[in-house]
Amino acid sequence: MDEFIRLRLRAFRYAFSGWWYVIRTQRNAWIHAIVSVLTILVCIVLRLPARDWAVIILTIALVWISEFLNTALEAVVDLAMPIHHPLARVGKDVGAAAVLISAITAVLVGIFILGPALWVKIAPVFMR
Ligand SMILES: Nc1ncnc2c1ncn2[C@@H]1O[C@H](COP(=O)(O)OP(=O)(O)OP(=O)(O)O)[C@@H](O)[C@H]1O
Repeated sequence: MDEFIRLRLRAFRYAFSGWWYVIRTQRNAWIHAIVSVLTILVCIVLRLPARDWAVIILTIALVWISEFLNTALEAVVDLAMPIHHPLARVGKDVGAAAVLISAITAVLVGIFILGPALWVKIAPVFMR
């Protein structure tokens, strides 16, 4: 049992070290981190219902996961093909496209879920 817990803790350490690598090396990750924290703060202020929270959390996770996979892909491509190669370009461009799609999705989810709730809070200020 001790061995099981030790191995699980080690797996967590590896995962957090991967997360830290992404934060240290990817400029996008800083934008994801700031937007994730701001979005969660806005959700708290707006007292969103549980289902909206679930969608927002899934969307934040989608953006982080695509950034993680893209960074992993970039590392593997650089390892396998340090010189320029058309297939290396395809691998990196497709990974970048996954990050772009997840970011566009996150903006749309933000508009659809946070937009109306924010408007209800902000509209009275303009109606005065
Ligand atoms: N080995 C390679 N062979 C061919 N094209 C490559 C190669 N490495 C990079 N590229 C091209 O250059 C682009 C940028 O690659 P790079 O490794 O600099 O990623 P990046 O855009 O800096 O990623 P990030 O900013 O997220 O770290 C790729 O999307 C790809 O089109």
